[in-house]
Amino acid sequence: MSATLRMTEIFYSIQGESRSLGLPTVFVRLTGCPLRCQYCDTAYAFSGGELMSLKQILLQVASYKPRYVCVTGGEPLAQPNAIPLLQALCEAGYKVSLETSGALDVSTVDERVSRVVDVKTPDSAEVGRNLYSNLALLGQHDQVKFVICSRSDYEWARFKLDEYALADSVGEVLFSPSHAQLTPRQLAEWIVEDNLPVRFQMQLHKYLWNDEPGH
Ligand SMILES: C[S@@+](CC[C@H](N)C(=O)[O-])C[C@H]1O[C@@H](n2cnc3c(N)ncnc32)[C@H](O)[C@@H]1O
Ligand SMILES: Nc1nc2[nH]cc(C(=O)O)c2c(=O)[nH]1
Ligand code: SF4
Ligand SMILES: [Mg+2]
Repeated sequence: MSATLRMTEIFYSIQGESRSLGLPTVFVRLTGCPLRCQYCDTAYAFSGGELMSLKQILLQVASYKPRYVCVTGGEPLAQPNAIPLLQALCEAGYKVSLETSGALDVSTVDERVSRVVDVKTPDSAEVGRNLYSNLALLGQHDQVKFVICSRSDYEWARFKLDEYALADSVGEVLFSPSHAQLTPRQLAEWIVEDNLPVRFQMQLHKYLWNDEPGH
């Protein structure tokens, strides 16, 4: 239990994204990210933070008595000790999800974790970082997300959906508008028009708490 991680925050809130949307969830936000998506709403997690031991993190998570825990960042997999952290959270009996950019290998993540892999679109400015080999590793317990900034991003995501047969190979394909860049309504209309086999989602916490940190 001597592993340490650089942590930005741990807080209890309502899951605002993914398949477990709406469920009370503890968020464990790791510091640092090698990407710079132009829309990133969590730039405050790029640096700073404080070192915490795995034991301290587990104690703080347990204090909320949660059923769900979401490990996010920054880019959580940029810290090697994210792997033992995810395993320990599963051992403790929580339902665990991981928000990851998909730029780092997800193969060593505990199989009980629902991996939410964000495929970076051209207008994120980080499309070159996608590790497409991750997609073949995902199954029905996992999720793929596209954060869409524009019509051309939408068309690109629609193509990737087809190219990797994602609707069949993963549990959930999420299409989400980039907040304040594409209206939720516009994206919803495109999805219906094309009868896409995806789940539309918008970041619920932005509507509940605006962009206040700690939610
Ligand atoms: C802050 S990231 C942390 C995890 C990981 N670095 C990643 O990008 O998946 C969590 C999720 O928030 C999404 N996100 C960040 N800024 C956003 C925005 N302005 N609008 C919509 N989604 C956003 C990211 O695309 C990602 O799916
Ligand atoms: N409420 C809430 N739900 C979230 N789901 C994923 C988040 C993230 O930052 O990865 C997030 C977040 O920051 N807040
Ligand atoms: S990978 Fe995630 S944390 Fe990093 S810049 Fe992109 S959205 Fe932000
Ligand atoms: Mg967030």
